[in-house]
Amino acid sequence: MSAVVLGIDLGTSAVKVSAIDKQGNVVAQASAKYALQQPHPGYSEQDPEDWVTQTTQAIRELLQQSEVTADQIEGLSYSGQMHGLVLLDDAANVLRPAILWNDTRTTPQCRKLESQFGDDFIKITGNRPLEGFTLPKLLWVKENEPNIWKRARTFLLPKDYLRYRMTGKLAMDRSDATGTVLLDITTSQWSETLCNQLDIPLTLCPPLIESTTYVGHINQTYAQLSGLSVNTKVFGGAADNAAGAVGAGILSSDKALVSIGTSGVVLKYEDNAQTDYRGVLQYERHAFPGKYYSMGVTLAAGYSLNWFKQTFAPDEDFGTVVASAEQSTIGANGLLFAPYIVGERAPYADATIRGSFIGVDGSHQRADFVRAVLEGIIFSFEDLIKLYQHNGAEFKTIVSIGGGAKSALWLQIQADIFNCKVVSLKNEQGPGMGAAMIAATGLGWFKTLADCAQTFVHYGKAYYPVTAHVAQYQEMYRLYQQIYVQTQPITAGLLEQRKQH
Ligand SMILES: Nc1ncnc2c1ncn2[C@@H]1O[C@H](COP(=O)(O)OP(=O)(O)O)[C@@H](O)[C@H]1O
Ligand SMILES: O=C(CO)[C@@H](O)[C@H](O)COP(=O)(O)O
Repeated sequence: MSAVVLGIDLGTSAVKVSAIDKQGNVVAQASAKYALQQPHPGYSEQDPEDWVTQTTQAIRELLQQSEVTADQIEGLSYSGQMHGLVLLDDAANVLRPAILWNDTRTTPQCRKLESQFGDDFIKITGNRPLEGFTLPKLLWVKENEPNIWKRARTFLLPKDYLRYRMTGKLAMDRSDATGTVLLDITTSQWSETLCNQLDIPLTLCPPLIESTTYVGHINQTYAQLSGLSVNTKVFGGAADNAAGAVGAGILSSDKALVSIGTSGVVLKYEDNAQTDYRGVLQYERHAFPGKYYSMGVTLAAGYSLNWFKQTFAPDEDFGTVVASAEQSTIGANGLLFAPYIVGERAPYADATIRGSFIGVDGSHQRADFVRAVLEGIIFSFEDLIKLYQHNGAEFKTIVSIGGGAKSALWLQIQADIFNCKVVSLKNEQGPGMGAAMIAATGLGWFKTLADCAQTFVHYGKAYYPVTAHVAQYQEMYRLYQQIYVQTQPITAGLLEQRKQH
């Protein structure tokens, strides 16, 4: 077998490692899961050591169970869950569990940032201060854990920590760094204004690199642990949504990306940082040098289905649970689900909203609830598609990736609710493919990521909207749109009750 690259996708539920050859074929894959800790409502943490041990296990399994040998792996790179705060001391030891993107404890810090900086915050960072981003997490630790803050010497994002453990080099790539909201989006450097005014030492911010920057080789220690070769070259990598967009070939603004991982994302390629979504959508540096993307995030997309399965069908696999929705109807026999089960980020930035089933009837069966969950998640994406359309976007194709794209039924529901052609990838691992493309381009197999996309991106089946379904879903969506406003005070009140008792 000839040369391959590894794409390592460090997701929220699992790490997925893919070996890809020079023609863009996936020749081997392995994955390993890890847990999410939610010690209090709104908290979401992971142990960075789990990312390292599970990545090592997945790599070992890939080497043992496929014909790929360590010598064939010329390079590797990463796609990583965004925003998670990994704080390190002066010996690069982890100081506390990582605080993740879907942790919403930082509302007071966000309100303070808003009152201190007003609209300047969006001008500097391209984003509103929202709970999930890294800067409010840094401020939370500073205020609530002063002893840990005193010992902090640097911070990293999840995949940067993994890269550090594999190479011994500390760095953060710019596509992920924008998601800290401590980066100046115009200069692509750490914002001295924010650091100075918030009393955050600039020295806490790690060196910045590009996605395709060569960082180093696999170090001796990690080679011994994993079975990888010390000759394998390591490249920067990207935020999972940037990597997903690369892996899905989103190189123009007429294609949108929809991702159903733990989170849900609707993403648009942006040529420059000029478009103003007033902070309702996120604005991020892309993995393509000098390019950007905007996106809206549903905090609990795949996570809502995961919650439903764990709670009501723990012994069934995802495929079986999702397929059971075929027994229900379009509109789930008149049942609606709003996926706000850990709060929401876009279009409603609200840490206190919670989810709901609306219209529960004595005749409803489990299949209706499953169908309502699948449809409710896509209605939450439709909110974001509509927002883009109001800003002038015209999408001809939607490329759907992530674990949710494994289901043909769910892809058809997307086409019917979006009223747009939806295509999947031959291999649903968009972020992992994007990470492999970053390594392939960094190695010089291709001149640019766009050149690499010509060879590596393979689209699978296309799903077209069915006119009769579209009409029914438009009716349901009109009702869905009322849920946020109508349920907000009730669910926020319930959350308050829960916190008090
Ligand atoms: N067979 C399936 N059909 C539909 N959805 C699935 C299937 N398997 C997994 N999923 C969904 O995909 C999610 C995981 O997607 P993934 O992209 O791996 O997430 P992450 O990158 O956050 O770890 C699960 O939470 C689940 O909702
Ligand atoms: O917070 C965001 C993006 O802003 C999330 O999209 C995370 O990046 C996690 O991604 P998945 O694990 O769901 O892929």
